[in-house]
Amino acid sequence: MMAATSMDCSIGSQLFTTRFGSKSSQVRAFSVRCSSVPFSADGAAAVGLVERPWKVADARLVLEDGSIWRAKSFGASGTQVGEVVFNTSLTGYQEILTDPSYAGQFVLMTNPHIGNTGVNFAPSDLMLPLVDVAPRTYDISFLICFVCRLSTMIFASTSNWRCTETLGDYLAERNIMGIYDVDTRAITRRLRQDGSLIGVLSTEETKTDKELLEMSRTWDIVGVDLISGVSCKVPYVWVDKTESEWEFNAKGRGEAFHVIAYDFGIKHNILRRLASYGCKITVVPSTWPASEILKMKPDGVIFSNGPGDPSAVPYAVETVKEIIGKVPVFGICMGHQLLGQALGGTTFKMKFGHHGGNHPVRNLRSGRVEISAQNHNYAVDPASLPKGVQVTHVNLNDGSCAGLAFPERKLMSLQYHPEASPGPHDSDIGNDTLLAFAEFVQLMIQEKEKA
Ligand SMILES: NC(=O)CC[C@H](N)C(=O)O
Repeated sequence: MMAATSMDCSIGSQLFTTRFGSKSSQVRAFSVRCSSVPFSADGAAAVGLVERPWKVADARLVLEDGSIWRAKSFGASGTQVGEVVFNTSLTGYQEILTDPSYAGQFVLMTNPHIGNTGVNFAPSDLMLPLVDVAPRTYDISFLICFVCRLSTMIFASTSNWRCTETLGDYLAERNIMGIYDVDTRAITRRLRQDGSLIGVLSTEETKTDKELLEMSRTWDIVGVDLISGVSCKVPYVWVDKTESEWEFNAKGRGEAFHVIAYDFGIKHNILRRLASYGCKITVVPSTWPASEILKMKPDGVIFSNGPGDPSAVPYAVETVKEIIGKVPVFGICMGHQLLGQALGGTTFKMKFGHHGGNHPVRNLRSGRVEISAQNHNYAVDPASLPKGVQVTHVNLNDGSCAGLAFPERKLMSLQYHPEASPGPHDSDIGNDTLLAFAEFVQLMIQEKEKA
């Protein structure tokens, strides 16, 4: 047992004592972090002094521009290809990992400390609860990869009483590759300069750099239907609400509306927020026919977030076209892009997209700025939209379209995530203005009053 002498240890001990009240367990649990055994620059323990408590393997990330980044691997091993995008969120790596909109992508976290709080299995913290109400099967394209800079804590020690598993174990069990000890700042600069790049990540020494480069140059994410790999296969009813700490907005609740949610890779907090606003929800697969939906006479329809290129799913655009104008609809992220296309507009691929927890968005109707959570690579071109469609929100970083409304056709949409909680809840708290879910409920109230 190591002596707990450093400042780090004493802070750790206090936290640990609060939870377990045992001095001996606090010392044991922190023995790895408190070790005074010297570590060399690459994180390897000095020979002969201590046995490394985790295993690492060398990995290579080969980008389509020909650059090769050497790193250490954690999580799963093997070879994967995907689009590399950077995410600037400081917190929420677990939510990011379980967001189906990242299918086909490698997420590079710009925050160097990832894994500190481990992974927690409380279903309320996951976008996708582990025990789902309906079976979801993900195909290979859901296997994203995690790229981070300093992740020593992912292996041995985490600081969170809710932690049930380390990030490394979590990834390994789900066959998700992760790498660390790589200059994420340099890769991010490259992506900012050149735009998102396809990358191949490999722990297989038998594969040559040339082979990996060839793989990255022959694979593409544009034009690929990634939704069919993450959508549910059968309809199901959703009842769970968000927990009490979310109930900060009393507006728009009280009446039960039946909402049908198209699952293009839906994040469960969208469903929870809707349930908290008093909606009864039926979730349907992405290919569910619009005619069946209209027969069910819902009060409203949600088109969810989802991975990939909106132009690769013309069947979804057709479905949206058949539904709009008939019932109130709300599109979120991919749903917003599909609505844009269904109205006759076009979408385009952005240079490196928006992936983070602090994107400022101006609500043009109220003038209010929201700090929002975002995750998208595509955007609607507002100039391509027909007359009558209003751009309601603008991303203040680059002026791109962040929200639409077309009152005549009972339609609203947001390019970002009002259901997310990266810290601020700006997109869901309205004060005097009805926002997001409350606005959608208001659309359904107006429609009911007309009938
Ligand atoms: N979060 C989402 O729905 C992502 C939308 C779309 N796949 C994009 O990357 O733009």
